[in-house]
Amino acid sequence: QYGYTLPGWKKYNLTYRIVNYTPDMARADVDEAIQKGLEVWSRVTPLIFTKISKGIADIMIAFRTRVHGWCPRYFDGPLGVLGHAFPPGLGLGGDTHFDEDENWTKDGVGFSLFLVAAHEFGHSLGLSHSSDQTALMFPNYVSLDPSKYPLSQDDIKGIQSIYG
Ligand SMILES: O=C1CC=C(NS(=O)(=O)c2ccc(-c3ccccc3)cc2)CC1=O
Ligand SMILES: [Ca+2]
Ligand SMILES: [Zn+2]
Repeated sequence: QYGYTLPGWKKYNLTYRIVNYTPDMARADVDEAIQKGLEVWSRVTPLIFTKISKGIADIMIAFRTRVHGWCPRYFDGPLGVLGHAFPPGLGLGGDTHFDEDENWTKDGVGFSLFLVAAHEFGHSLGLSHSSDQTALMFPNYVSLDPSKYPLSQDDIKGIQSIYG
């Protein structure tokens, strides 16, 4: 029996590690934005995220600029692309990088780290872009109020089709 393997993680308990911190925000605010960005997805799936502070995590999170390390994708300076994430898998799989040339913020001027993180983690979990204007996975940044930012039905349908 082949068993159709969806492009998702084969396990529900995933680890994540914040490798470095942006100077734009307090460390506690970065931790919170990342944790809330993951909660957006764990609320609607059986996924459990565990933060580790050393070693290799499933989802390695880092702030990088331009060409960085062995990452096959690069950043473009201020504005433009804000972040990128790799679909589930070993090594780079699941890893999420944020463009340090952006101004990251919790609730002020600049880009909401929580919002961009929630979007990128959608990719880390196997989602692609949505054409639904209200979806978190919509390709264009929308600076809606992050606290009331619900997942659209499209996002929920997508993530539950992988981890339902
Ligand atoms: O794979 C890609 C390629 C390009 C991207 N562009 S981005 O980094 O400027 C970006 C665009 C939209 C969002 C976003 C969309 C909806 C809600 C919140 C953020 C986040 C990042 C984001 C991305 O994940
Ligand atoms: Ca950029
Ligand atoms: Zn990268």
